[in-house]
Amino acid sequence: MIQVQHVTKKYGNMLANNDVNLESVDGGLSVLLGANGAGKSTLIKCICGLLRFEGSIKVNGFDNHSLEAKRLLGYVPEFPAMYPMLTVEEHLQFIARAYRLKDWEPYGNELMTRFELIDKKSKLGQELSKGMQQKVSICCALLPRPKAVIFDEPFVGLDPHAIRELKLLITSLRDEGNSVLISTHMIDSMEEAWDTVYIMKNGSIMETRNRKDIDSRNSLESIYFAITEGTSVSGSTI
Ligand SMILES: Nc1ncnc2c1ncn2[C@@H]1O[C@H](COP(=O)(O)OP(=O)(O)OP(=O)(O)O)[C@@H](O)[C@H]1O
Repeated sequence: MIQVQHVTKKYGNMLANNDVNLESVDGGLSVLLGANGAGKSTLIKCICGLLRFEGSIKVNGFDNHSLEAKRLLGYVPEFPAMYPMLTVEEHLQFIARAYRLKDWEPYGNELMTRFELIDKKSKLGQELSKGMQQKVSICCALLPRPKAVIFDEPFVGLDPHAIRELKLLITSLRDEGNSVLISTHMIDSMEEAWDTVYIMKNGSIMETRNRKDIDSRNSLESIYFAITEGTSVSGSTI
């Protein structure tokens, strides 16, 4: 469970997040949508403890800066950051040591197999394509089996096989009772799986919708455009 309460973040005088409230519940898939510059990545970086902010953020009840919260939270950043001189496998080993994971190899191998990295496990970070780096970043984030996972534009640069695997993984993470929060511009990628959508504009949450309250004829895309641009939708309830 991720609870964001009254979060405000300024870059100098620029208000990037303005009194944001959001809850990503256990067993739920929350999608964060918004135009470029709406404040999504800033909010995600605040949740992950990478930026200072005003307000409160809790992960399973723990302050987001605490060790407990860091243990529970997984983060796939928008831009993967590799260690140039570590191999794919060594990236996973590094995470396993940092989190003091035991018997992590079978799950590590399963993740590398799913993302077609197993035959590339000896490649160095500096030798990886953008998509391969993204896959390593996903494997590293999931290896500690986090209870709450945040994905910032996770599908960008992935090949069709990896997109399918990631969608399946995201759904199973949610179905296993974890909290999943995704920021994406690829609205259709979340069409089948989303539970709650938060629409951001100018640093604020403009609207929140729960799938269970919505006319099932409406796609996530139609809901987004109805709210942000006032276009019509098929059902009356958006
Ligand atoms: N390091 C920074 N310094 C100053 N301003 C920043 C910084 N990072 C982001 N901003 C500004 O904060 C606002 C929100 O940016 P943010 O990256 O959070 O948006 P976003 O919704 O993630 O956009 P996108 O969809 O393009 O990734 C923008 O106006 C951006 O220019």
